[in-house]
This record gives sequence, C-alpha cells and structure tokens, in this order.
Amino acid sequence: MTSIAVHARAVRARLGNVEILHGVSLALPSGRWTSIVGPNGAGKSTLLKVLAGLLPHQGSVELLGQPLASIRPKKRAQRLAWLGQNESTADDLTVWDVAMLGRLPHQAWLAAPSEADRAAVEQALKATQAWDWRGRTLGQLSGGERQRVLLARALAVQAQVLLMDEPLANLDPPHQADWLAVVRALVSKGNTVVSVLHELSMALHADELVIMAAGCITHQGTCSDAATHRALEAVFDQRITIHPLANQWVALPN
Ligand SMILES: Nc1ncnc2c1ncn2[C@@H]1O[C@H](COP(=O)(O)OP(=O)(O)OP(=O)(O)O)[C@@H](O)[C@H]1O
Repeated sequence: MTSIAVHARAVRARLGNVEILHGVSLALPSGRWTSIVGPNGAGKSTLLKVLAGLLPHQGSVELLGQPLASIRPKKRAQRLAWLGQNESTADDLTVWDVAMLGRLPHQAWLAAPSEADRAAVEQALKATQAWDWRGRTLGQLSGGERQRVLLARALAVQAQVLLMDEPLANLDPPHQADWLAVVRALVSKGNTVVSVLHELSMALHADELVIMAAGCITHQGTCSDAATHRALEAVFDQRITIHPLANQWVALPN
C-alpha cells in the first residue's frame, strides 16, 4: 500500500476577507512527484502554502502521518522543505550562505556548520550547477541563476518532502531539464516532491497531476491517464490539447 506523505482534509483558507480554498481534500503519495496545475488565480500557491503550514486554515493537514500543527517547527522544517514563488532574499548574502540557510533546521542555536552541513550544501550547489558562484552574492546573479541557488537551499535541507512553487521560473530549457533530473533522483530515493507548475509539458512528467480551478480540485490522476488529459484540457477551456510526442506528453495550444 502506498503511504501518504501529505494529507489535507476539508481545507478552507482565506486571503484578506476572501475565501480562496473551498474545502479541499487531497492525499499526496509518498515517494512520488505530484504536480499541481490550473489557471491563474485557481488557488495553487495558496494550497501549497497551507500544505507547508505557512497559512492559517480550517480543516486538517497531516505531514508523514502526523498533524502538521502538532509537529515542532524545527522538526517540521527538517521534514518539509519549501521553495516559494518570488522569494525575497538578501542580495548581499553569498550563494554559499544562502544554501547554508537550508541547514538551519539541523543546527543547534548559533552552532557552526558541521561537516554534514557543508557536504549537504556542496552537494546541493553542485546539483543545481551553482557551485562555481559560491563566493558571489545573490545580487550579482541573474533571475535564473538566483532561482537555482534557492533550489539549492531547498535541496540542502535534505527533507523527506519538498514543496516547490513555480520552481522553473526564469530557468532556461537545459536547466529545466536539469531540474527534472534532480526531481527524478529525489523521487527514486523515496522523497516526495510537490510542485506548482505552469509549464504543462513539464508538469506531465510527474507521476500524478492535481488540477485546480476556482479554489477546488477538479481532478487528481496519473499523468499518463487519458482522463487526466481530458480534465487538463477542460480546465483550460479546451484552449490546449495533450499530444504524445517522442515518448512524452506535450500540451500544445489549439
Ligand atoms: N490578499 C488577498 N486578498 C484577496 N484575494 C487575494 C489576496 N491575495 C491573492 N488573492 C487571490 O487569491 C486567488 C488565489 O491566488 P493563488 O496565488 O493561490 O493562485 P494561483 O493558482 O497560484 O495563481 P497563479 O497561477 O496566477 O500564480 C487569486 O484569485 C488572487 O487574486
């Protein structure tokens, strides 16, 4: 039986005075990659923030079988890594120091980084091809380069569950392919990856797709399933069609 890494039940969340999520229930399997897709404003980022414990909500969320609210913040940060959308970061921090922030959940208060911390940061920076810039500040990097450093920070956590909101923003095609390889490697080691993606053809590489519209989930299914493809076309008002091409699924505009 597949275990569930993240389980949301009847989740409602508000932004300002507006209810954005209207009773969302969702079970995300362990050791799999799930992509969340849907039109602008569907509530994808809001849902991801709720799953990360970053937004107050009604209903329940469990992480690895435990109520999220009952897990101490440090433990939660060890188990769940987060890559947000348009994250503000201190421009004067070096790439090395930004990636090392990912190790904070593993460090004692004011303790120097351990050998394990250094090894995790090196591995993460190399995985995102950011190692060569480790002495540069974030302010000296392009948008895509910064995104790779923020991805390295999330990887450096070495958490069981990784949530990423639009991780491909600003990445050129080769680095999108590298991101795909990183995700596949994580999943093959048993990690759980959840990504919000606008790049539908990339999202269709995932194991599972969660489709959202207007604060609700309209469909959850495997990426190879014809029913998932039809649901995806429907949520985008039949403005796209899913085609098979070179052993992949691609979403093309109609
Ligand atoms: N402070 C706020 N008050 C009220 N509504 C808000 C607030 N912030 C965001 N919203 C609305 O919440 C809805 C869901 O936003 P969310 O960012 O979760 O959508 P999304 O599916 O991730 O969108 P996108 O694909 O454009 O990134 C949007 O319609 C947005 O306009």
